[in-house]
Amino acid sequence: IPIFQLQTWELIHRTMAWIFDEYSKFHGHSPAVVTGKPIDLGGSLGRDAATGRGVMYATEALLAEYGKSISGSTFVIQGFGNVGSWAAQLIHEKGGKVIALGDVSGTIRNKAGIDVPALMKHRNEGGQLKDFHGAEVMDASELLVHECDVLLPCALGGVLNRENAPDVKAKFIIEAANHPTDPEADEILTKKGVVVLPDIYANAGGVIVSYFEWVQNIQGFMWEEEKVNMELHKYMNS
Ligand SMILES: NC(=O)C1=CN([C@@H]2O[C@H](COP(=O)(O)OP(=O)(O)OC[C@H]3O[C@@H](n4cnc5c(N)ncnc54)[C@H](O)[C@@H]3O)[C@@H](O)[C@H]2O)C=CC1
Ligand SMILES: O=C(O)CCC(=O)C(=O)O
Repeated sequence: IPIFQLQTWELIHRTMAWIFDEYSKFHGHSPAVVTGKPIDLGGSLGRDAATGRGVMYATEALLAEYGKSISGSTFVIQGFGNVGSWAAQLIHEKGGKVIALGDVSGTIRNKAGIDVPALMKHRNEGGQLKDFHGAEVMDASELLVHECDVLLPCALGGVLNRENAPDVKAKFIIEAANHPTDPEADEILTKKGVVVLPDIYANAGGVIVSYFEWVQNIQGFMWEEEKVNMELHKYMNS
């Protein structure tokens, strides 16, 4: 099944709309043949936030298993694109403290907690992370080994490897990116007692809401965003 990775939603929506349109020319109106469509062509409400929201639900459920919560925990996030920025916002809304964050435009930290909505505004106005006033700039190589309760790699695969795994200080790693932990790092982290939540579950929110998009297309009925989020919560917790 073809799917875009590491692209803007604008490009994803445009391409999915084109595939839907081309297919429909030959087979009649067929919105269910492709997901990730723009809302007015049969896309699902809540899809843009879905992966980050699923990451937040997965984090919440994992911490609860250990008698902890998002609101009492500190977070370090690599990547501030679709997955990372939604995960950061939703974790911030739940009272979690995002103390360090990085993307290709910079790596920043604030022990008191980064004001994520202010950082979103800065980013949406075209600002680079390194120029954000509410945090200090740090070395990118220190991000994944920064002190924190929960580490969320939300960028590339293979970023945790045998070089940096011995220095990881997080107690929990949520694999929000696809395969961010390589097999050698997995072994090292397990020996250290770090709990690694696998990507196949942790970042499944996107593919789950893509499934909901298909279901809505088949039903010929559009769900409210609250229903999408509620169903996602149910799937992530079942
Ligand atoms: N968007 C989705 O629905 C899903 C995405 N994923 C995975 O999550 C990860 C992120 O995807 P998106 O957020 O959609 O991509 P995106 O393109 O929106 O964001 C990627 C982010 O990673 C940052 N980044 C890239 N290289 C970096 C580096 N060397 N160091 C630090 N930051 C770096 C970019 O600056 C950007 O902030 C990928 O591994 C993707 O395969 C997995 C499931 C669903
Ligand atoms: O929306 C989808 O179907 C795929 C989500 C995605 O990008 C992934 O699971 O890596």
